[in-house]
Amino acid sequence: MPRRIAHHRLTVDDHIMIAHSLDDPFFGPAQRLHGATLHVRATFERLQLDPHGVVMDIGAASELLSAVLDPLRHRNLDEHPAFVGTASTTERIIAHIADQLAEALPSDHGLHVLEVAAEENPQARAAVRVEL
Ligand SMILES: Nc1nc2c(c(=O)[nH]1)N=C([C@H](O)[C@H](O)COP(=O)(O)OP(=O)(O)OP(=O)(O)O)CN2
Repeated sequence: MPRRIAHHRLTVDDHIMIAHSLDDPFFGPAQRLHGATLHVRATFERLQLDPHGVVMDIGAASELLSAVLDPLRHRNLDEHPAFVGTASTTERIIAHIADQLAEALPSDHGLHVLEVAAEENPQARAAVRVEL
């Protein structure tokens, strides 16, 4: 029988309210300062469940995501060091969140992929997948 490869995933959600302006004519009216609520979803993935039979403890995953989002909450991202001089698009915001999450994981995490997605409105979402 062929060996099946399983991808076990755990997803936790949170949201942030931010302000930003996208300083590029490409973005039309969004060049002006405006607010956004981003629904952020972090998915952790591994090929084999850990000895507890989980991808990751749900509470630990939620706390990790919340801690990474805290410095972004109610901030004007035009003034945030990670985005000064760049348009803080949803794609760049989730790449930043993914980087911060990857940095914050314990060294023995055993995960192989991390995905961060954000929904800015019900019709539009972006995602980034990072191999760990
Ligand atoms: N790929 C992306 N496109 C856009 C982003 C983004 O982060 N990634 N962000 C914006 C604005 O910040 C805002 O969310 C929407 O602005 P809006 O002017 O309403 O843009 P739309 O594309 O929805 O509508 P238009 O018809 O182009 O005005 C914009 N795009």
